[in-house]
Amino acid sequence: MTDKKQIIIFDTTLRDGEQSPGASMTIEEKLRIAHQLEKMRVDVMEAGFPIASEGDFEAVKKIAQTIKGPQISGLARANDADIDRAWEALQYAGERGRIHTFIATSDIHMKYKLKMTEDEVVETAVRAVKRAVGYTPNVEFSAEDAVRTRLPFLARVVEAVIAAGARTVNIPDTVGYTIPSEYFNIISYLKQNVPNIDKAVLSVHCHNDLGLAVANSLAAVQAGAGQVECTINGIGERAGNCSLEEVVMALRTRQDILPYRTNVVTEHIYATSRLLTTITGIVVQPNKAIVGANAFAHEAGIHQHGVLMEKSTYEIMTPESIGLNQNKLVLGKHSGRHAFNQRLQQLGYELSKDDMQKAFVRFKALADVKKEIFDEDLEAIVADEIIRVPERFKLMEMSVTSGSFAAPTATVQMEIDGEVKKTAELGDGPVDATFKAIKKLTRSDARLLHFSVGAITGGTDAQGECTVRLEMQGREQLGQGAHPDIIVAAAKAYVNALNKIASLQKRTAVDL
Ligand SMILES: CC(=O)SCCNC(=O)CCNC(=O)[C@H](O)C(C)(C)COP(=O)(O)OP(=O)(O)OC[C@H]1O[C@@H](n2cnc3c(N)ncnc32)[C@H](O)[C@@H]1OP(=O)(O)O
Ligand SMILES: CC(C)C(=O)C(=O)O
Repeated sequence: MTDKKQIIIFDTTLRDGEQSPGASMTIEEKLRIAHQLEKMRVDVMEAGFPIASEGDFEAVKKIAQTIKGPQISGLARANDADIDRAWEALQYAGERGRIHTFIATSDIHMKYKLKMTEDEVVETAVRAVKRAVGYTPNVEFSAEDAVRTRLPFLARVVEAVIAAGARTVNIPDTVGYTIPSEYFNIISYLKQNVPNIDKAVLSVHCHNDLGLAVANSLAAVQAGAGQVECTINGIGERAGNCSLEEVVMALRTRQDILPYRTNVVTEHIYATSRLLTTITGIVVQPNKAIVGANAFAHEAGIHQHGVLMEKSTYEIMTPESIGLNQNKLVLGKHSGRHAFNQRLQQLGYELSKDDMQKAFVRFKALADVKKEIFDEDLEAIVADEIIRVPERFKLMEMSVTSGSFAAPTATVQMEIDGEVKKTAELGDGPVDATFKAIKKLTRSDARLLHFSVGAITGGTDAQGECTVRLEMQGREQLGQGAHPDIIVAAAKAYVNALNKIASLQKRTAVDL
Protein backbone atom coordinates (compact mmCIF):
# COMPACT_ATOMS: atom_id res chain seq x y z
CA MET A 1 0.00 0.00 0.00
CA THR A 2 2.81 2.44 0.87
CA ASP A 3 4.09 2.61 -2.72
CA LYS A 4 0.79 4.19 -3.76
CA LYS A 5 0.49 7.96 -3.72
CA GLN A 6 -2.18 9.22 -1.36
CA ILE A 7 -4.75 11.55 -2.91
CA ILE A 8 -6.20 14.08 -0.50
CA ILE A 9 -10.00 14.06 -0.62
CA PHE A 10 -11.38 17.55 -0.07
CA ASP A 11 -15.14 17.40 0.31
CA THR A 12 -16.99 20.62 -0.47
CA THR A 13 -20.57 19.36 -0.13
CA LEU A 14 -21.23 21.89 2.62
CA ARG A 15 -19.92 24.82 0.56
CA ASP A 16 -19.99 24.33 -3.21
CA GLY A 17 -22.57 21.54 -2.81
CA GLU A 18 -24.76 23.92 -0.87
CA GLN A 19 -24.62 26.31 -3.81
CA SER A 20 -26.95 23.90 -5.67
CA PRO A 21 -30.31 25.58 -6.05
CA GLY A 22 -32.48 24.22 -3.24
CA ALA A 23 -29.64 22.68 -1.22
CA SER A 24 -29.39 25.27 1.56
CA MET A 25 -28.98 23.57 4.90
CA THR A 26 -29.51 24.65 8.48
CA ILE A 27 -26.64 24.61 10.95
CA GLU A 28 -27.94 21.37 12.50
CA GLU A 29 -28.24 19.75 9.08
CA LYS A 30 -24.72 20.80 8.13
CA LEU A 31 -23.40 19.39 11.38
CA ARG A 32 -25.14 16.10 10.77
CA ILE A 33 -23.48 15.80 7.36
CA ALA A 34 -20.15 16.89 8.83
CA HIS A 35 -20.30 14.01 11.34
CA GLN A 36 -20.95 11.60 8.50
CA LEU A 37 -18.02 13.01 6.48
CA GLU A 38 -15.84 12.65 9.56
CA LYS A 39 -16.88 9.02 9.86
CA MET A 40 -16.12 8.49 6.18
CA ARG A 41 -12.65 9.99 6.82
CA VAL A 42 -12.47 12.65 4.17
CA ASP A 43 -9.19 14.52 4.64
CA VAL A 44 -10.64 18.02 4.38
CA MET A 45 -14.24 19.23 4.56
CA GLU A 46 -15.15 22.69 3.35
CA ALA A 47 -17.76 23.75 5.87
CA GLY A 48 -18.94 26.98 4.24
CA PHE A 49 -18.23 30.55 3.27
CA PRO A 50 -18.22 32.38 6.62
CA ILE A 51 -18.75 35.92 5.30
CA ALA A 52 -21.77 34.81 3.24
CA SER A 53 -24.24 34.94 6.14
CA GLU A 54 -24.53 34.77 9.89
CA GLY A 55 -25.88 31.22 9.55
CA ASP A 56 -22.94 30.08 7.43
CA PHE A 57 -20.50 31.66 9.88
CA GLU A 58 -22.15 29.83 12.79
CA ALA A 59 -22.17 26.55 10.86
CA VAL A 60 -18.44 26.77 10.07
CA LYS A 61 -17.70 27.73 13.67
CA LYS A 62 -19.77 24.88 15.08
CA ILE A 63 -18.15 22.37 12.72
CA ALA A 64 -14.68 23.69 13.59
CA GLN A 65 -15.52 23.30 17.28
CA THR A 66 -17.07 19.86 17.00
CA ILE A 67 -15.45 17.80 14.27
CA LYS A 68 -12.22 16.02 15.10
CA GLY A 69 -10.00 14.44 12.47
CA PRO A 70 -10.55 16.07 9.09
CA GLN A 71 -9.27 19.54 8.34
CA ILE A 72 -12.00 22.17 8.20
CA SER A 73 -11.90 24.68 5.39
CA GLY A 74 -13.72 28.00 5.04
CA LEU A 75 -13.91 29.97 1.81
CA ALA A 76 -12.89 33.64 1.59
CA ARG A 77 -12.60 36.07 -1.29
CA ALA A 78 -9.21 37.73 -1.64
CA ASN A 79 -9.94 40.56 0.75
CA ASP A 80 -9.22 41.28 4.40
CA ALA A 81 -12.80 41.16 5.67
CA ASP A 82 -13.51 37.71 4.19
CA ILE A 83 -10.22 36.27 5.45
CA ASP A 84 -10.63 37.70 8.95
CA ARG A 85 -14.18 36.41 9.16
CA ALA A 86 -13.14 32.97 7.90
CA TRP A 87 -10.49 32.65 10.58
CA GLU A 88 -12.86 33.90 13.26
CA ALA A 89 -14.98 30.82 12.50
CA LEU A 90 -12.14 28.37 11.79
CA GLN A 91 -9.80 29.18 14.68
CA TYR A 92 -11.43 26.52 16.88
CA ALA A 93 -10.01 23.80 14.65
CA GLY A 94 -6.43 25.00 15.33
CA GLU A 95 -3.97 23.82 12.69
CA ARG A 96 -6.76 21.78 11.08
CA GLY A 97 -8.48 25.03 10.20
CA ARG A 98 -7.81 25.92 6.56
CA ILE A 99 -8.38 29.35 5.03
CA HIS A 100 -9.29 28.88 1.38
CA THR A 101 -8.94 32.14 -0.47
CA PHE A 102 -9.50 32.67 -4.18
CA ILE A 103 -9.57 35.12 -7.03
CA ALA A 104 -10.33 34.70 -10.72
CA THR A 105 -7.45 34.69 -13.19
CA SER A 106 -9.07 34.30 -16.62
CA ASP A 107 -9.28 37.27 -18.99
CA ILE A 108 -13.09 37.12 -19.01
CA HIS A 109 -13.40 37.22 -15.23
CA MET A 110 -10.68 39.82 -14.73
CA LYS A 111 -12.12 42.15 -17.35
CA TYR A 112 -15.87 41.91 -16.77
CA LYS A 113 -16.27 40.80 -13.17
CA LEU A 114 -13.28 42.01 -11.20
CA LYS A 115 -12.34 44.90 -13.49
CA MET A 116 -8.71 44.31 -12.59
CA THR A 117 -5.49 44.04 -14.54
CA GLU A 118 -3.19 41.03 -14.33
CA ASP A 119 -0.84 42.87 -12.00
CA GLU A 120 -3.69 43.86 -9.70
CA VAL A 121 -4.92 40.27 -9.53
CA VAL A 122 -1.46 38.94 -8.66
CA GLU A 123 -1.00 41.64 -6.05
CA THR A 124 -4.45 40.97 -4.52
CA ALA A 125 -3.86 37.22 -4.46
CA VAL A 126 -0.47 37.54 -2.79
CA ARG A 127 -1.80 40.01 -0.24
CA ALA A 128 -4.71 37.70 0.60
CA VAL A 129 -2.48 34.66 1.02
CA LYS A 130 -0.10 36.62 3.26
CA ARG A 131 -2.96 37.84 5.42
CA ALA A 132 -4.29 34.27 5.74
CA VAL A 133 -0.81 32.95 6.56
CA GLY A 134 -0.76 35.49 9.41
CA TYR A 135 -3.47 33.34 11.01
CA THR A 136 -2.47 29.83 9.97
CA PRO A 137 0.07 28.07 7.78
CA ASN A 138 -2.82 25.96 6.45
CA VAL A 139 -3.76 28.16 3.49
CA GLU A 140 -5.22 27.15 0.14
CA PHE A 141 -5.41 29.45 -2.86
CA SER A 142 -7.71 28.90 -5.84
CA ALA A 143 -7.26 30.55 -9.22
CA GLU A 144 -10.92 30.73 -10.15
CA ASP A 145 -11.62 29.86 -13.81
CA ALA A 146 -8.05 28.55 -14.09
CA VAL A 147 -8.94 26.40 -17.07
CA ARG A 148 -9.76 29.48 -19.20
CA THR A 149 -6.67 31.33 -17.96
CA ARG A 150 -3.69 31.88 -20.25
CA LEU A 151 -1.10 29.37 -19.06
CA PRO A 152 1.92 31.68 -18.63
CA PHE A 153 -0.22 33.98 -16.45
CA LEU A 154 -1.62 31.03 -14.49
CA ALA A 155 1.96 29.87 -13.84
CA ARG A 156 2.87 33.36 -12.67
CA VAL A 157 -0.04 33.46 -10.20
CA VAL A 158 0.69 29.97 -8.89
CA GLU A 159 4.37 30.76 -8.34
CA ALA A 160 3.51 34.03 -6.55
CA VAL A 161 0.94 32.52 -4.14
CA ILE A 162 3.24 29.62 -3.27
CA ALA A 163 6.02 32.11 -2.54
CA ALA A 164 3.52 34.00 -0.34
CA GLY A 165 2.90 30.83 1.69
CA ALA A 166 -0.01 28.91 0.13
CA ARG A 167 0.42 25.22 0.93
CA THR A 168 -2.28 24.07 -1.46
CA VAL A 169 -2.95 25.60 -4.86
CA ASN A 170 -6.18 24.75 -6.60
CA ILE A 171 -6.64 24.85 -10.39
CA PRO A 172 -10.42 24.81 -10.78
CA ASP A 173 -12.44 24.13 -13.87
CA THR A 174 -15.00 26.58 -12.57
CA VAL A 175 -17.33 26.35 -15.53
CA GLY A 176 -16.89 22.67 -16.40
CA TYR A 177 -15.28 23.48 -19.75
CA THR A 178 -12.23 21.30 -20.03
CA ILE A 179 -11.75 17.74 -21.28
CA PRO A 180 -9.41 15.14 -19.76
CA SER A 181 -6.48 15.50 -22.16
CA GLU A 182 -6.50 19.30 -21.94
CA TYR A 183 -6.69 19.26 -18.14
CA PHE A 184 -3.85 16.71 -18.00
CA ASN A 185 -1.77 19.13 -20.05
CA ILE A 186 -2.60 22.13 -17.84
CA ILE A 187 -1.51 20.31 -14.69
CA SER A 188 1.60 18.99 -16.45
CA TYR A 189 2.42 22.51 -17.69
CA LEU A 190 2.29 23.88 -14.15
CA LYS A 191 4.44 21.03 -12.87
CA GLN A 192 7.04 21.86 -15.50
CA ASN A 193 6.90 25.65 -15.49
CA VAL A 194 6.41 26.77 -11.88
CA PRO A 195 9.83 26.62 -10.19
CA ASN A 196 8.49 26.30 -6.61
CA ILE A 197 5.65 23.89 -7.49
CA ASP A 198 6.99 21.17 -5.18
CA LYS A 199 6.36 23.40 -2.15
CA ALA A 200 2.57 23.06 -2.51
CA VAL A 201 -0.02 20.41 -3.13
CA LEU A 202 -1.74 20.88 -6.49
CA SER A 203 -5.48 20.54 -6.19
CA VAL A 204 -8.28 20.14 -8.72
CA HIS A 205 -11.89 21.21 -8.51
CA CYS A 206 -14.05 20.25 -11.48
CA HIS A 207 -17.58 21.21 -12.39
CA ASN A 208 -19.76 18.90 -14.39
CA ASP A 209 -21.29 21.12 -17.09
CA LEU A 210 -20.18 18.70 -19.82
CA GLY A 211 -20.50 15.62 -17.63
CA LEU A 212 -16.71 15.31 -17.43
CA ALA A 213 -15.94 16.35 -13.85
CA VAL A 214 -14.86 12.90 -12.65
CA ALA A 215 -12.94 12.06 -15.82
CA ASN A 216 -11.15 15.42 -15.68
CA SER A 217 -10.27 14.96 -12.01
CA LEU A 218 -8.78 11.53 -12.72
CA ALA A 219 -6.76 12.93 -15.62
CA ALA A 220 -5.39 15.64 -13.32
CA VAL A 221 -4.43 13.05 -10.72
CA GLN A 222 -2.55 11.15 -13.41
CA ALA A 223 -0.74 14.39 -14.28
CA GLY A 224 0.37 14.86 -10.67
CA ALA A 225 -2.45 16.61 -8.77
CA GLY A 226 -2.45 15.58 -5.11
CA GLN A 227 -5.87 16.77 -3.98
CA VAL A 228 -9.32 16.27 -5.49
CA GLU A 229 -12.21 18.53 -4.52
CA CYS A 230 -15.57 16.87 -4.76
CA THR A 231 -19.06 16.56 -3.30
CA ILE A 232 -21.41 13.81 -2.20
CA ASN A 233 -23.80 12.83 -5.00
CA GLY A 234 -21.91 15.38 -7.14
CA ILE A 235 -24.17 18.21 -6.00
CA GLY A 236 -22.99 21.77 -6.60
CA GLU A 237 -23.37 24.92 -8.62
CA ARG A 238 -25.24 24.36 -11.94
CA ALA A 239 -24.58 20.79 -13.17
CA GLY A 240 -22.67 20.04 -9.97
CA ASN A 241 -19.17 19.07 -8.97
CA CYS A 242 -16.98 16.01 -9.30
CA SER A 243 -18.81 13.31 -7.36
CA LEU A 244 -16.88 12.04 -4.35
CA GLU A 245 -18.23 8.52 -4.53
CA GLU A 246 -17.42 8.20 -8.24
CA VAL A 247 -13.86 9.49 -8.07
CA VAL A 248 -13.05 7.52 -4.90
CA MET A 249 -14.53 4.29 -6.24
CA ALA A 250 -12.77 4.76 -9.58
CA LEU A 251 -9.46 5.06 -7.73
CA ARG A 252 -10.29 2.01 -5.63
CA THR A 253 -11.65 -0.13 -8.46
CA ARG A 254 -8.91 0.56 -11.02
CA GLN A 255 -5.93 -0.02 -8.74
CA ASP A 256 -4.43 -1.97 -11.64
CA ILE A 257 -3.84 1.23 -13.65
CA LEU A 258 -4.29 3.98 -11.03
CA PRO A 259 -1.57 3.63 -8.39
CA TYR A 260 -3.24 5.90 -5.84
CA ARG A 261 -5.08 5.51 -2.57
CA THR A 262 -7.42 7.59 -0.45
CA ASN A 263 -8.29 7.53 3.24
CA VAL A 264 -12.02 7.31 2.54
CA VAL A 265 -13.85 4.48 4.28
CA THR A 266 -15.91 3.63 1.23
CA GLU A 267 -18.31 1.48 3.25
CA HIS A 268 -19.89 4.74 4.50
CA ILE A 269 -20.56 6.09 1.00
CA TYR A 270 -24.11 4.85 0.64
CA ALA A 271 -25.26 6.06 4.06
CA THR A 272 -23.72 9.48 3.41
CA SER A 273 -25.40 9.76 0.03
CA ARG A 274 -28.80 8.88 1.51
CA LEU A 275 -28.36 11.27 4.42
CA LEU A 276 -27.67 14.13 2.01
CA THR A 277 -30.73 13.24 -0.06
CA THR A 278 -32.87 13.11 3.04
CA ILE A 279 -31.68 16.48 4.23
CA THR A 280 -31.73 18.39 0.94
CA GLY A 281 -34.57 16.59 -0.84
CA ILE A 282 -32.34 16.38 -3.92
CA VAL A 283 -32.74 12.80 -5.09
CA VAL A 284 -30.17 10.98 -7.18
CA GLN A 285 -31.26 9.52 -10.49
CA PRO A 286 -31.78 5.72 -10.34
CA ASN A 287 -28.98 5.09 -12.84
CA LYS A 288 -26.48 7.33 -11.02
CA ALA A 289 -23.09 5.59 -10.73
CA ILE A 290 -22.28 4.04 -7.34
CA VAL A 291 -25.26 5.29 -5.30
CA GLY A 292 -28.23 5.18 -7.69
CA ALA A 293 -31.00 2.71 -6.88
CA ASN A 294 -30.10 0.64 -9.94
CA ALA A 295 -26.32 0.80 -9.56
CA PHE A 296 -26.21 -2.76 -8.25
CA ALA A 297 -29.49 -4.05 -9.68
CA HIS A 298 -29.68 -6.56 -12.50
CA GLU A 299 -32.84 -6.76 -14.58
CA ALA A 300 -31.79 -8.50 -17.77
CA GLY A 301 -31.99 -12.29 -17.80
CA ILE A 302 -28.54 -12.78 -19.32
CA HIS A 303 -27.03 -10.52 -16.67
CA GLN A 304 -28.99 -12.20 -13.88
CA HIS A 305 -27.77 -15.57 -15.07
CA GLY A 306 -24.17 -14.34 -15.20
CA VAL A 307 -24.35 -12.82 -11.74
CA LEU A 308 -25.89 -15.97 -10.30
CA MET A 309 -22.97 -17.96 -11.67
CA GLU A 310 -20.28 -15.45 -10.70
CA LYS A 311 -20.91 -11.88 -9.50
CA SER A 312 -17.85 -10.43 -11.18
CA THR A 313 -19.33 -11.20 -14.61
CA TYR A 314 -21.36 -8.00 -14.34
CA GLU A 315 -20.23 -6.33 -11.09
CA ILE A 316 -16.95 -4.41 -11.12
CA MET A 317 -17.23 -3.58 -7.42
CA THR A 318 -19.20 -5.13 -4.61
CA PRO A 319 -22.28 -3.47 -3.11
CA GLU A 320 -20.69 -4.09 0.30
CA SER A 321 -17.75 -1.86 -0.65
CA ILE A 322 -20.06 1.18 -0.56
CA GLY A 323 -22.02 -0.01 2.47
CA LEU A 324 -24.93 -1.67 0.75
CA ASN A 325 -25.71 -4.78 2.70
CA GLN A 326 -26.47 -7.60 0.31
CA ASN A 327 -27.60 -9.93 3.04
CA LYS A 328 -30.00 -7.54 4.63
CA LEU A 329 -31.31 -8.42 8.04
CA VAL A 330 -34.99 -8.56 7.22
CA LEU A 331 -36.84 -6.21 9.54
CA GLY A 332 -40.53 -6.71 10.13
CA LYS A 333 -43.11 -6.66 12.85
CA HIS A 334 -41.41 -9.48 14.73
CA SER A 335 -38.11 -7.64 15.01
CA GLY A 336 -36.91 -6.20 18.28
CA ARG A 337 -34.92 -3.18 19.36
CA HIS A 338 -31.51 -4.84 18.97
CA ALA A 339 -31.87 -5.60 15.28
CA PHE A 340 -33.51 -2.22 14.71
CA ASN A 341 -30.79 -0.27 16.55
CA GLN A 342 -28.03 -2.20 14.84
CA ARG A 343 -29.43 -1.53 11.37
CA LEU A 344 -29.81 2.19 12.06
CA GLN A 345 -26.21 2.31 13.24
CA GLN A 346 -25.08 0.46 10.12
CA LEU A 347 -26.92 3.07 8.09
CA GLY A 348 -24.91 5.76 9.81
CA TYR A 349 -27.45 7.10 12.29
CA GLU A 350 -26.22 7.73 15.82
CA LEU A 351 -29.46 8.53 17.61
CA SER A 352 -30.00 9.38 21.25
CA LYS A 353 -31.92 6.86 23.36
CA ASP A 354 -35.05 8.99 23.17
CA ASP A 355 -34.86 9.43 19.41
CA MET A 356 -34.20 5.72 18.96
CA GLN A 357 -37.29 4.92 21.00
CA LYS A 358 -39.42 7.36 18.96
CA ALA A 359 -38.17 5.83 15.73
CA PHE A 360 -38.78 2.30 17.05
CA VAL A 361 -42.42 3.06 17.88
CA ARG A 362 -42.90 4.43 14.39
CA PHE A 363 -41.15 1.41 12.89
CA LYS A 364 -43.49 -0.99 14.70
CA ALA A 365 -46.53 0.93 13.47
CA LEU A 366 -45.25 0.71 9.91
CA ALA A 367 -44.39 -2.99 10.28
CA ASP A 368 -48.02 -3.65 11.12
CA VAL A 369 -49.10 -2.47 7.68
CA LYS A 370 -46.07 -3.45 5.60
CA LYS A 371 -44.57 -6.92 5.20
CA GLU A 372 -40.92 -6.00 5.04
CA ILE A 373 -39.16 -2.86 6.16
CA PHE A 374 -36.29 -1.80 3.92
CA ASP A 375 -33.36 0.48 4.68
CA GLU A 376 -35.06 3.25 2.74
CA ASP A 377 -38.12 2.94 4.99
CA LEU A 378 -35.90 3.31 8.04
CA GLU A 379 -34.25 6.37 6.55
CA ALA A 380 -37.66 7.87 5.87
CA ILE A 381 -38.72 7.20 9.45
CA VAL A 382 -35.60 8.91 10.79
CA ALA A 383 -36.09 11.83 8.42
CA ASP A 384 -39.72 12.16 9.34
CA GLU A 385 -39.54 11.44 13.06
CA ILE A 386 -36.12 12.71 14.16
CA ILE A 387 -34.76 15.27 11.70
CA ARG A 388 -37.59 17.64 12.36
CA VAL A 389 -38.24 21.06 13.76
CA PRO A 390 -40.42 22.06 16.73
CA GLU A 391 -44.02 21.52 15.68
CA ARG A 392 -46.30 24.49 15.85
CA PHE A 393 -48.65 22.67 13.49
CA LYS A 394 -49.51 19.02 14.07
CA LEU A 395 -51.39 16.85 11.61
CA MET A 396 -53.75 14.71 13.66
CA GLU A 397 -56.20 12.94 11.36
CA MET A 398 -57.24 13.19 7.76
CA SER A 399 -59.39 11.45 5.23
CA VAL A 400 -59.79 12.02 1.53
CA THR A 401 -62.35 11.01 -1.06
CA SER A 402 -61.47 11.11 -4.72
CA GLY A 403 -61.69 9.07 -7.90
CA SER A 404 -63.02 9.45 -11.43
CA PHE A 405 -66.48 10.46 -10.22
CA ALA A 406 -66.44 12.04 -6.73
CA ALA A 407 -65.22 15.63 -6.35
CA PRO A 408 -61.91 15.36 -4.49
CA THR A 409 -62.52 16.35 -0.88
CA ALA A 410 -60.11 16.37 2.06
CA THR A 411 -61.11 16.52 5.71
CA VAL A 412 -58.18 17.46 7.91
CA GLN A 413 -57.86 17.78 11.66
CA MET A 414 -54.84 19.55 13.11
CA GLU A 415 -53.52 20.82 16.41
CA ILE A 416 -52.38 24.39 16.05
CA ASP A 417 -50.72 26.11 19.00
CA GLY A 418 -52.36 23.50 21.23
CA GLU A 419 -55.87 24.01 19.82
CA VAL A 420 -57.62 21.29 17.78
CA LYS A 421 -59.13 22.50 14.49
CA LYS A 422 -60.88 20.72 11.64
CA THR A 423 -61.99 21.62 8.14
CA ALA A 424 -62.96 20.11 4.79
CA GLU A 425 -62.00 21.47 1.35
CA LEU A 426 -62.62 20.59 -2.28
CA GLY A 427 -59.74 20.57 -4.72
CA ASP A 428 -58.64 19.71 -8.26
CA GLY A 429 -57.30 16.42 -6.93
CA PRO A 430 -56.76 14.76 -3.54
CA VAL A 431 -53.41 16.46 -2.92
CA ASP A 432 -54.77 19.85 -3.93
CA ALA A 433 -57.78 19.41 -1.62
CA THR A 434 -55.49 18.36 1.25
CA PHE A 435 -53.13 21.30 0.81
CA LYS A 436 -56.09 23.69 0.62
CA ALA A 437 -57.47 22.33 3.89
CA ILE A 438 -54.09 22.69 5.62
CA LYS A 439 -53.66 26.21 4.26
CA LYS A 440 -57.08 27.16 5.57
CA LEU A 441 -56.45 25.71 9.03
CA THR A 442 -52.99 27.24 9.38
CA ARG A 443 -54.05 30.51 7.72
CA SER A 444 -50.88 30.29 5.74
CA ASP A 445 -50.28 32.19 2.52
CA ALA A 446 -47.34 29.99 1.60
CA ARG A 447 -46.88 29.40 -2.12
CA LEU A 448 -46.22 25.87 -3.36
CA LEU A 449 -43.11 25.91 -5.54
CA HIS A 450 -42.45 22.24 -5.96
CA PHE A 451 -44.06 18.93 -5.06
CA SER A 452 -42.55 15.55 -5.71
CA VAL A 453 -43.61 12.10 -4.76
CA GLY A 454 -41.88 8.76 -4.90
CA ALA A 455 -42.32 5.24 -3.63
CA ILE A 456 -39.44 4.49 -1.33
CA THR A 457 -39.33 0.79 -2.08
CA GLY A 458 -41.06 -1.49 -4.56
CA GLY A 459 -44.42 -3.21 -4.05
CA THR A 460 -47.91 -1.90 -3.45
CA ASP A 461 -47.27 -1.75 0.29
CA ALA A 462 -44.29 0.59 -0.20
CA GLN A 463 -44.02 3.80 1.81
CA GLY A 464 -44.51 6.97 -0.17
CA GLU A 465 -42.02 9.78 0.32
CA CYS A 466 -43.07 13.32 -0.53
CA THR A 467 -41.07 16.50 -0.78
CA VAL A 468 -42.69 19.90 -0.80
CA ARG A 469 -41.02 23.28 -1.32
CA LEU A 470 -42.92 26.31 -0.05
CA GLU A 471 -42.20 30.00 -0.33
CA MET A 472 -43.44 32.58 2.14
CA GLN A 473 -42.34 36.16 2.55
CA GLY A 474 -39.32 35.51 0.36
CA ARG A 475 -38.20 32.44 2.34
CA GLU A 476 -38.16 28.97 0.88
CA GLN A 477 -38.43 25.82 2.91
CA LEU A 478 -38.36 22.15 2.08
CA GLY A 479 -40.66 19.73 3.85
CA GLN A 480 -40.58 15.96 3.82
CA GLY A 481 -43.06 13.32 4.83
CA ALA A 482 -43.30 9.57 4.53
CA HIS A 483 -46.30 7.29 4.99
CA PRO A 484 -47.76 4.20 3.34
CA ASP A 485 -50.64 6.43 2.17
CA ILE A 486 -49.20 8.85 -0.37
CA ILE A 487 -51.74 11.62 0.37
CA VAL A 488 -50.91 11.46 4.08
CA ALA A 489 -47.21 11.61 3.13
CA ALA A 490 -47.95 14.73 1.06
CA ALA A 491 -49.84 16.34 3.96
CA LYS A 492 -46.98 15.55 6.35
CA ALA A 493 -44.47 17.09 3.97
CA TYR A 494 -46.59 20.23 3.62
CA VAL A 495 -46.99 20.56 7.40
CA ASN A 496 -43.26 19.88 7.90
CA ALA A 497 -42.39 22.78 5.56
CA LEU A 498 -44.86 25.08 7.35
CA ASN A 499 -43.29 24.16 10.69
CA LYS A 500 -39.84 24.97 9.32
CA ILE A 501 -41.06 28.36 8.13
CA ALA A 502 -42.69 29.01 11.51
CA SER A 503 -39.55 28.00 13.37
CA LEU A 504 -37.38 30.20 11.14
CA GLN A 505 -39.72 33.13 11.62
CA LYS A 506 -39.67 32.62 15.35
CA ARG A 507 -35.89 32.54 15.33
CA THR A 508 -35.66 35.72 13.28
CA ALA A 509 -38.49 37.32 15.24
CA VAL A 510 -40.61 38.00 12.17
CA ASP A 511 -44.34 37.93 12.87
CA LEU A 512 -46.40 35.25 11.22
C1 LIG B 1 -16.69 29.73 -8.13
C2 LIG B 1 -17.34 29.86 -6.81
O1 LIG B 1 -18.09 28.98 -6.44
S1 LIG B 1 -16.98 31.17 -5.87
C3 LIG B 1 -18.06 31.09 -4.51
C4 LIG B 1 -19.41 31.49 -4.89
N1 LIG B 1 -20.26 31.44 -3.76
C5 LIG B 1 -21.03 32.45 -3.39
O2 LIG B 1 -21.00 33.51 -3.98
C6 LIG B 1 -21.95 32.19 -2.24
C7 LIG B 1 -21.83 33.21 -1.13
N2 LIG B 1 -21.83 34.58 -1.61
C8 LIG B 1 -22.45 35.59 -0.94
O3 LIG B 1 -23.10 35.40 0.07
C9 LIG B 1 -22.25 36.96 -1.46
O4 LIG B 1 -21.98 36.91 -2.84
C10 LIG B 1 -21.06 37.68 -0.72
C11 LIG B 1 -21.44 37.88 0.76
C12 LIG B 1 -19.79 36.84 -0.78
C13 LIG B 1 -20.77 39.03 -1.34
O5 LIG B 1 -21.98 39.73 -1.44
P1 LIG B 1 -22.01 41.24 -1.99
O6 LIG B 1 -21.04 42.06 -1.20
O7 LIG B 1 -23.42 41.66 -1.96
O8 LIG B 1 -21.41 41.18 -3.46
P2 LIG B 1 -21.93 40.41 -4.76
O9 LIG B 1 -22.05 38.97 -4.49
O10 LIG B 1 -23.12 41.08 -5.34
O11 LIG B 1 -20.70 40.69 -5.77
C14 LIG B 1 -19.45 40.10 -5.54
C15 LIG B 1 -18.38 41.15 -5.24
O12 LIG B 1 -17.18 40.46 -4.86
C16 LIG B 1 -16.14 40.71 -5.81
N3 LIG B 1 -15.39 39.48 -5.91
C17 LIG B 1 -15.79 38.34 -6.51
N4 LIG B 1 -14.85 37.40 -6.32
C18 LIG B 1 -13.88 37.98 -5.61
C19 LIG B 1 -12.67 37.49 -5.08
N5 LIG B 1 -12.33 36.22 -5.27
N6 LIG B 1 -11.89 38.31 -4.36
C20 LIG B 1 -12.26 39.58 -4.14
N7 LIG B 1 -13.42 40.11 -4.61
C21 LIG B 1 -14.21 39.29 -5.33
C22 LIG B 1 -16.88 41.11 -7.06
O13 LIG B 1 -16.05 41.81 -7.93
C23 LIG B 1 -17.99 41.96 -6.46
O14 LIG B 1 -17.39 43.16 -6.04
P3 LIG B 1 -18.17 44.59 -6.01
O15 LIG B 1 -19.25 44.42 -4.99
O16 LIG B 1 -17.11 45.54 -5.59
O17 LIG B 1 -18.68 44.79 -7.39
C1 LIG C 1 -13.76 28.85 -5.23
C2 LIG C 1 -13.45 27.86 -6.28
C3 LIG C 1 -12.66 26.73 -5.74
C4 LIG C 1 -14.67 27.32 -6.92
O1 LIG C 1 -15.62 26.93 -6.29
C5 LIG C 1 -14.66 27.17 -8.37
O2 LIG C 1 -13.78 27.71 -9.03
O3 LIG C 1 -15.58 26.52 -8.90
